[in-house]
Amino acid sequence: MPVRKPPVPRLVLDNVSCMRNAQQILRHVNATLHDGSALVLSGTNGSGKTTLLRMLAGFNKPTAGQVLWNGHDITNSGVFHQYKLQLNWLALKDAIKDKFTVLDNVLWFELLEGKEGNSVPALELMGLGKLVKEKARMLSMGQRKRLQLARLLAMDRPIWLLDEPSVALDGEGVKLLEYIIHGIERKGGLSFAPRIFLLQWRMPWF
Ligand SMILES: Nc1ncnc2c1ncn2[C@@H]1O[C@H](COP(=O)(O)OP(=O)(O)OP(=O)(O)O)[C@@H](O)[C@H]1O
Repeated sequence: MPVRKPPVPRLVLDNVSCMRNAQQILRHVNATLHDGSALVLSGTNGSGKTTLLRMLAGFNKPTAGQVLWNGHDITNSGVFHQYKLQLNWLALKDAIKDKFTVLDNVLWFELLEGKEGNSVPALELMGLGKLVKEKARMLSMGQRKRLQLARLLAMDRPIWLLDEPSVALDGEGVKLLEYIIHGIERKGGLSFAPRIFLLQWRMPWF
């Protein structure tokens, strides 16, 4: 009888350590993530949550251990070239173009991704449907965060790295984020394959 091999985990943190300025920030971190899973990073200020996310985004290299994507070390330049195209990165700095409309701030990224048709449903899902023609500079902090999330939904890349995604969101915004992470949001024609989420989360986890 043929034996079916278990699937290779999409992402593996293999004994990862990180030093910054001679200070040990991360020590022997291990995690295995398959499609459809979420890893929530919580901890005290300065404990290394952002450092870990930045490492997964390729901004810092581990000083020991490795991050494997489909079994390949992401610090290998050929691998990184492909890996970075898998990332939906949400940072505290929002990279929103104030002079563009709300819609164009999402549409441009969707088009660059070679996709179409997701921008308006993503903005509607995030409660910004009535603001699509407004300039982004008109948006409040929470609305800017919603715009960032709409952009990620429209780009629909498989690995989501979210640094403090709940900051500035109201209760309803947090609920939407929870639905997205749980993969149960199917409103407005948006649906996507199981994704991996790694996120820094301050509030008690849902
Ligand atoms: N660019 C840097 N150079 C040197 N040390 C840094 C740098 N960035 C962060 N650190 C240090 O790394 C440690 C971890 O920082 P990090 O930002 O990862 O923490 P965090 O868990 O995300 O904190 P917070 O909850 O406050 O956001 C801190 O001690 C910080 O001083």
